[in-house]
Amino acid sequence: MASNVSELTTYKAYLQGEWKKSSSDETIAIQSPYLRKAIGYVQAVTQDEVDEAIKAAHKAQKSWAELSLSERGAYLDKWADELVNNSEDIATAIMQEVGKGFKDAKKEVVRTADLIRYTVQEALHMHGESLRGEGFPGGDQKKIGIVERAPLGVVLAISPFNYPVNLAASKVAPALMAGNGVIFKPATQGSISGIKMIQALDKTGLPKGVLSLTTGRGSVIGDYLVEHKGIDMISFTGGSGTGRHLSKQTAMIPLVLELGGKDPALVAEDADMDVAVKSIMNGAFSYSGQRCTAIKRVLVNEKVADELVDRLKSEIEKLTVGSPEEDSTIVPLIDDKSADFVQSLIDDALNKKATLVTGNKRQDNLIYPTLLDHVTEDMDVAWIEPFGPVLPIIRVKSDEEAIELANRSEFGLQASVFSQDIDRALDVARQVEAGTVQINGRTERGPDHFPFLGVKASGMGVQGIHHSILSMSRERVTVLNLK
Ligand SMILES: NC(=O)C1=CN([C@@H]2O[C@H](COP(=O)(O)OP(=O)(O)OC[C@H]3O[C@@H](n4cnc5c(N)ncnc54)[C@H](OP(=O)(O)O)[C@@H]3O)[C@@H](O)[C@H]2O)C=CC1
Ligand SMILES: O=C(O)[C@H](O)COP(=O)(O)O
Repeated sequence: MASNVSELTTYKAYLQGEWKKSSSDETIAIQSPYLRKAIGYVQAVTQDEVDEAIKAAHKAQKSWAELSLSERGAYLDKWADELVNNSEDIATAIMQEVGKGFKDAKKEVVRTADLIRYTVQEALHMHGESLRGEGFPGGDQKKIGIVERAPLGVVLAISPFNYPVNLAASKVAPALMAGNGVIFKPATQGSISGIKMIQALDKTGLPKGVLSLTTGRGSVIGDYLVEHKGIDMISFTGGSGTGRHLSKQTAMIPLVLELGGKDPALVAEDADMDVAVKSIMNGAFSYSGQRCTAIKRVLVNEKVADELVDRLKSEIEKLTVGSPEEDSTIVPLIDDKSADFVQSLIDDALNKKATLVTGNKRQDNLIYPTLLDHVTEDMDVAWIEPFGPVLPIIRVKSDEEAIELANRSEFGLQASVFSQDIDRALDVARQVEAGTVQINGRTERGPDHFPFLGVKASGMGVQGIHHSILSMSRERVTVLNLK
């Protein structure tokens, strides 16, 4: 914690529609992963301020929910416009704060505006239903059920560092369209981008109190927020450890968790190698592998393993490594601790006799892309999510062995299956335990209107625009009993 800092911007928290300094008089320094210095400070919001924000959100939510969908949508459409108008500035914040390449950071902002606009349209086009009592034995025509959707109250949105704008808006937008108040807790490393995103929302004239942004360490205000009686639903994206902790802290409120992954690429001997190589490269190494949906292990049939490894090696050695300001694919990891962790997985595998094909070079938190072959089940890198640019190759003899290894993981976010025989690919895909299986393509969340979910330790509940609106609202059933 730091205080009385003058040179860098100290960002205020957005509480009850006002930009305020916290009464804690404490700020948190945000370190840039590649500039390796502080780039700004955010408020360490207190528990009393959290109480006030939640109280105000409940009050404001009532009149917010009384606005028509189109009226709510008009605020969100303006928000999307503001994001696009300020995309250079917001993308610069994302780049500096989480070390994402500038072009990708800008794409994140534009994707977010598209997501918000689609969320408005989706909400406008969602319909309730009516049911006739006579449809059930003993029922009659005079009983008519009207099923509408009602907001839940106040939604707590907690986002991770790696998509500080997009993964935050993918919670905030559906929550608002469903008529809820929102408390938004950004990842600490990601707070400045989150603040800039909310500055854009504030410019739309959003009614005061509907949304508050509470910056502060998850370890300090996280549990307090999660256990707060005023929170009616939590949408969380982050690590599986944090998600598991949250699920123990909450009681009797809906919870959507999007967590970590160890997405496998299953490569059959009849795969189109051009497609497999391109998809694996893109899936494993973009943003240095800091994507929940990154390909994090390759299960390749031994008949084509040498060819795949040679081709991956040559592509990896062409990857640009360096600064996000130059749009390098491989950029410094979010912090030194994360780089130490990735290094420990590489070291463990090499100590246990994995073959180093390329990589294993490091400068501070910049880990060069690393390909490990002949990875075996006793190595941590076969099972643990690195969130960094290291790719283990596990050679298998059959589809059955690949499926067995894929499913033995505690995770089940996504998987990719590569085969030119569509019947075979579909058969394998259906046996893999994952929220989504991509056939002949890289693992990825988008397009954002597709359902997005993880099974096992990768999550609970479903995101994706339509499902997020559903998860942030409930059925309201009114029954007409006619004379
Ligand atoms: N399935 C998916 O959709 C995605 C999953 N992820 C996963 O997220 C991880 C990386 O993101 P990362 O930000 O490091 O994840 P973390 O789990 O460390 O943090 C996620 C969020 O939770 C907050 N938090 C931490 N402790 C608590 C607590 N006790 N109560 C409430 N909130 C808390 C963090 O705040 P603070 O920063 O202040 O600690 C942050 O806002 C990876 O495992 C990745 O796979 C990432 C993106 C998408
Ligand atoms: O945070 C993540 O990693 C995302 O949810 C994955 O999004 P992407 O597949 O669009 O990168």
